[in-house]
Amino acid sequence: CCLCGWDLGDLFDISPILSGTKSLLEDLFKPCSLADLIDTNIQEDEPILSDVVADCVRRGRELSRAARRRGNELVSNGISLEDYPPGIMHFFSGDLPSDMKKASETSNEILAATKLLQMKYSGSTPNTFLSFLEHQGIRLKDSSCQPVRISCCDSKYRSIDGSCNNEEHPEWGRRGAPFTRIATPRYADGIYAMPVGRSGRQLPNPRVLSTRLFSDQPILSRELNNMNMQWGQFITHDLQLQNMEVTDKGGIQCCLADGKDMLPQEWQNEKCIPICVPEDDPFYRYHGVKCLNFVRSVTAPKDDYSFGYAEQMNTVTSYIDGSPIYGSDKKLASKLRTFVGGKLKQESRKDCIRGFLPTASDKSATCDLRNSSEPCYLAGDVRINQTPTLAMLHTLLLREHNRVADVLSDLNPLWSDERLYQEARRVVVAEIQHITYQEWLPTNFGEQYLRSYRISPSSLYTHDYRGDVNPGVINSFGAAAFRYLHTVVSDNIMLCPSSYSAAYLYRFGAAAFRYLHTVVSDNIMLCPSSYSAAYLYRFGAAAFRYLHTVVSDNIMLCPSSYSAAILHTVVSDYRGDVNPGVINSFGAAAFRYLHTVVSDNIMLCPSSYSAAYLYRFGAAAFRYLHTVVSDNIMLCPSSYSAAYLYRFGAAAFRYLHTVVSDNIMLCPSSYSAAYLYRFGAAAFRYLHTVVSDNIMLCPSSYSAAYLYRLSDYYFNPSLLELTPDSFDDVVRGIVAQNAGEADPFCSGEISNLLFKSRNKWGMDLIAMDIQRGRDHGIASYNDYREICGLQRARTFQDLANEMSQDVTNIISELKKKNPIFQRITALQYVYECVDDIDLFVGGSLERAVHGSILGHTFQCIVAEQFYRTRIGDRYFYDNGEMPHSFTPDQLKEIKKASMARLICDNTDGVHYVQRKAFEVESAYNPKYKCDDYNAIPYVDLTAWKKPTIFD
Ligand code: HEM
Ligand SMILES: [Ca+2]
Repeated sequence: CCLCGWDLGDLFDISPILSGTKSLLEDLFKPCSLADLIDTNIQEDEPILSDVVADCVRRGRELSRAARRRGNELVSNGISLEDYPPGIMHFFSGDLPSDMKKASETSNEILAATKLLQMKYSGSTPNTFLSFLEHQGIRLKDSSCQPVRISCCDSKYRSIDGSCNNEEHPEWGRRGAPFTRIATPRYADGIYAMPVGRSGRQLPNPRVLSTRLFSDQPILSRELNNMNMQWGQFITHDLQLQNMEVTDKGGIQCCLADGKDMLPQEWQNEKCIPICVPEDDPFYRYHGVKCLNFVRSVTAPKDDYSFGYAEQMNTVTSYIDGSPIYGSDKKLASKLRTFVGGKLKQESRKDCIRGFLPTASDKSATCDLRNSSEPCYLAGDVRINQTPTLAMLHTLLLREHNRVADVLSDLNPLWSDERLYQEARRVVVAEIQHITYQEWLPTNFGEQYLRSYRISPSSLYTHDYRGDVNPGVINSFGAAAFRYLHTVVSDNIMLCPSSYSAAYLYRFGAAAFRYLHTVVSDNIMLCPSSYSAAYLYRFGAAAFRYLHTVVSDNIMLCPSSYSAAILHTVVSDYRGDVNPGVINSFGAAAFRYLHTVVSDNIMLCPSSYSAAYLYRFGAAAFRYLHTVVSDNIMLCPSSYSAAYLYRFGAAAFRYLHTVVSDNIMLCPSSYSAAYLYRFGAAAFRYLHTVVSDNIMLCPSSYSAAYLYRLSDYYFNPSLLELTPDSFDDVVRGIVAQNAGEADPFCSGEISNLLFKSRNKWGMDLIAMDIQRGRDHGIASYNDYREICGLQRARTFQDLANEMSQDVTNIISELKKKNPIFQRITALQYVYECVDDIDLFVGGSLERAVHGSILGHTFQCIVAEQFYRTRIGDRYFYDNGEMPHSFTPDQLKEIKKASMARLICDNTDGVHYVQRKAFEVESAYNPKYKCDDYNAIPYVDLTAWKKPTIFD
């Protein structure tokens, strides 16, 4: 690893603040040793005496308090995150309120005491010790720490902090609850130590796993858009938040400030688990970075304060209850309210009709702004400002709350502020649950699978609430399975002005065939490799006309000594001296080329053409692309003025240069002659760039879409307020933009540049996901295979069913070139033993099951979670026959809610949206006008009108 034997003397040179405190250092910064505290060992058959337990508790507390003091001192002495922006921003996810801080301290004390007891109880394996503990039921009994007791009063409305949802177990699902588990953790010592491999050696380096197995080659999803990604992240934030340990003085620093190395062990906080970066790292080596800051998650005591392994704390409510909008604790919830008309605080902006989120009280503590006039928002969740699109979705839901509160207040003018707030909240939470279960889950995981998990949408009421199901978030869901969707995050945020028509950004791969769509409004020139004639096709309005046009409009003839193309307009220039007889080679050779087109694809272009569909697009698609690749690509929007290519990486400009200097077909707007330059040696170089990046095609009706790099906007939501139209532009952009495919490729924006701020490098979210899984002691991929009904793999080859080396899909070409696709081989290369494979890694490499974006194992965990989230929520929106249930009329209305309607009702200038707003626009999913209430139904709230105030 990268820790290279520092001695304290070296560090004094680096950190002048510390050099003055040398004498203090040697003592203070020496981590407390557990072994020092052990005086006697207990034999296995000896009963554990209560005074032994009491002694462990006392010493455990001392140990844990000493560690805390030491952590504070380290920060006070200059080992802080001040010069380390990516690390600081990771801590923007929040300081803990005092009650949760207290619980976390208690948890640390119990863990230390458990560890001490384990050490006294010599000779046991971690597993036997755990079952022994369970048997003995040892718990912390202390006057200062009473096990959680919550008193509840029955209410029609869910509590803010999630308590009292379950009548038998009012603490279930509340903020601050421990995560739940479906597999025994794999802590190395059974309690809290970071896991190791079967052999006892370290597990593979998370950064190496990230670069080897999750490379930066985002491939676009064919159907799913970025709103789909964004809703997923929002639901994540509703379900869970795991905070990192902090000191009383601020975040914890584990690396030298510039990331050039790790801090030596004696200067590291006990909670440090930094990620080492190897010398030959494909990205960080250019920045001399060898260490990424990373800190363990806060743990929670079990509800009865029993001894045992570490369980992490969920610091928000586990229910889907709109907690990111309303807050998970009463203090924040109040801060967000106006206490007038049931509304939440919002701010108005010049030239905007609808409101924006309120401003954060301390902008610099939660945002990374270029100047203090940029916006930084406050909401019910601390992660609100993480990306502009997350803040956009928060804003839509804030507006929805206030819109609903206004309508309810008009219907029931006598209702109090409290009643309006609670009723509007109840409606909005129901809409969120409905959109999640009715729209989002089926879109992503397939209706059939949801049915088998009994979480598919029902026609009206459901009656399957189960008080014995703990709705708490399953640790492996949040620390592994659901994080797989980090791979769908795009490089760019796309803003589409209202005049926007369609700009197509193509990556060669899944979306490549859509290239043909734009061709319909322009031209395509096909040059077979035995190039003797080039065909320039003008597309008409429909498939067959397409072929007719070929005959009746233009044929471009390019002699082999091609220097300029001659365009014959067949129809207009009648010439009596030209023999119209069919040229033999035309019929016998050239024109037959079109047979390939006919037999592979049929392209249907509706008269109101916005997107064309190629049927039977399988292997043929790629073949088609081969012709493109091996010949020419002709880009010729007729009124081409400017294309904006952002986030192209270095290649972007190269691309533009190449277009300008190497190969371009110039088509004047009164298109009469096309000049096509054949590519020389440069052609292939040019095409390489295309293959690995994007092509943006601008049809003639094109009005520019603007792409902004995600890494320029972490914790900076200013993109929503650049102009009065920006918010709507972001909404139009997010539904128009294809998301990344859920696959083991991910954007460098998150795997190299996460939270980069003004630096040249950032963090690696994928490496963090892997390290977080280990921090939480998530059981191995192999354990989860068994839990999810697959056979435990004994050898790497046993993985072949789920991770076939040869998935036949559009990326097959890439696969040949790219060893990443040799998934099992790659796993075998990095992991010593098949049992060592991390859940996040193994699950991510599985082939998606039919109808879902997830492989078998992740699908099993995710479906289990959404089952529990619904079945274990007494207030779930369509639960029938409960005192708080909606009336049938109300529920019928709630069930009309949709993502599309949410957009229509809460934006100033978005007047069209596709009905399935988690999927890109297409002929199957065309845009409708927002006031077309048949197409995009409206939730009519008159069913909430009450005859009297007492009702
Ligand atoms: C631009 C988009 C996103 C960014 C920048 C982002 C970033 C992050 C970060 C920094 C963490 C904390 C990592 C750690 O300390 O362990 C995290 C956690 C997580 N992310 Fe994302 N994420 C994004 C999108 C998503 C999406 C689309 C999903 C799923 C649909 C998702 C699911 C999760 C989950 C389940 C966690 C664990 C949450 C917790 O318990 O705190 N994320 N993400
Ligand atoms: Ca929640």
